[in-house]
Amino acid sequence: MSLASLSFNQLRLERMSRAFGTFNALNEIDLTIRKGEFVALLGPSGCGKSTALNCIAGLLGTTGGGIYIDDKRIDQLKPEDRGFGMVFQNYALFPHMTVLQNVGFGLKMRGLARAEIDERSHAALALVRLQGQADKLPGQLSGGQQQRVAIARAIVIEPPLVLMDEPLSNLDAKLRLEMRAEIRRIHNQLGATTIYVTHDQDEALSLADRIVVLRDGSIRQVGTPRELYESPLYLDVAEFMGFRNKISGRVVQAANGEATIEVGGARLTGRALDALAVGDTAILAARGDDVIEGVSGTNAIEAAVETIEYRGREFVGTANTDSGMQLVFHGPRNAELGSRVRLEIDARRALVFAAQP
Ligand SMILES: Nc1ncnc2c1ncn2[C@@H]1O[C@H](COP(=O)(O)OP(=O)(O)OP(=O)(O)O)[C@@H](O)[C@H]1O
Repeated sequence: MSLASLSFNQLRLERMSRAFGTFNALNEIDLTIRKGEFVALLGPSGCGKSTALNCIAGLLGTTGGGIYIDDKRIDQLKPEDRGFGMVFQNYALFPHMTVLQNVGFGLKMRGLARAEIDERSHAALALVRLQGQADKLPGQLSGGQQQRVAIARAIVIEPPLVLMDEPLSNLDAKLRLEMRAEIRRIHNQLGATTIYVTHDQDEALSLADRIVVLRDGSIRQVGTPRELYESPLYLDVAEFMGFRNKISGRVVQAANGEATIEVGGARLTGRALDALAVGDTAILAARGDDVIEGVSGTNAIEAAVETIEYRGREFVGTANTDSGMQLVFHGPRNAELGSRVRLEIDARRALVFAAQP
């Protein structure tokens, strides 16, 4: 039986696990995805994103836990019986079939009449804005157009769930941005439910309603893009979300959700994300654009400029503190290489974590 035409309220992963021999690629993943949501699975290479997606698709068996659509358990069903739409990094189009035939392939397999196949395939091509390309072969299309065909092919079956595995990684930077917007538009227009695997935090932030950060096969944090951008709960999630500066020091004050560390005579304050006490070793993390040169701030540390680049509106550079930490900073001027600068850190945006023992 195909689920393709069934509407549903939620997809539930209950302690979903996958081992390869003795290696646990996925450890008891618990996650509920509501109908209509756009969820990104985000994490560094090898964290288990594709394994999770393939288990949901049915291309890979689970070795523990269950997958449910509402109350129906689906992890024993074959991929075709789950009826999910899939889009991969390598478009996987049939080279000898026209665009229209590629898009209609899934419907043909389902035994639909020719007229309906053509009508639905044309409608899907219109949705991805490829009306004029129906009779071409994939080889006659650009990478971005081929990826649109792959998306049309995935959505033409009206799947309850669309699964995408790094669909934009083969495209150049400009096309990636364009297709990113297209993918969100198509998701909205269809009222689809989408699970999207990526290692690119910008892509996850701009596309998703919720981001699931994975690490070593486990869920590290789940939140809205804003929650993850502003308040990553762990240092490794923060690093992954762009907090490139890490300053290690000793806590000299901790109260009211803030902590101040001392490092080489400088005192730096940020939001405390762990329980910290005076005397603890802690790490203050900040994004490059929250470390500013050329202002007379108090929450500041001195460093020697190592590199500086012109970026149009501002300059971005790196500088080394006396204790040997390299910081990325932004500033309004072309600071001289080797010169000493004061870098002010935005205390409302910096985060302080306990140092791992
Ligand atoms: N068939 C397999 N046999 C053994 N180990 C595997 C197999 N498939 C994946 N793994 C391992 O499981 C872990 C997770 O792999 P997975 O492909 O899910 O990672 P990922 O987060 O998608 O990474 P990437 O972004 O590099 O694709 C990795 O350590 C990988 O080496």
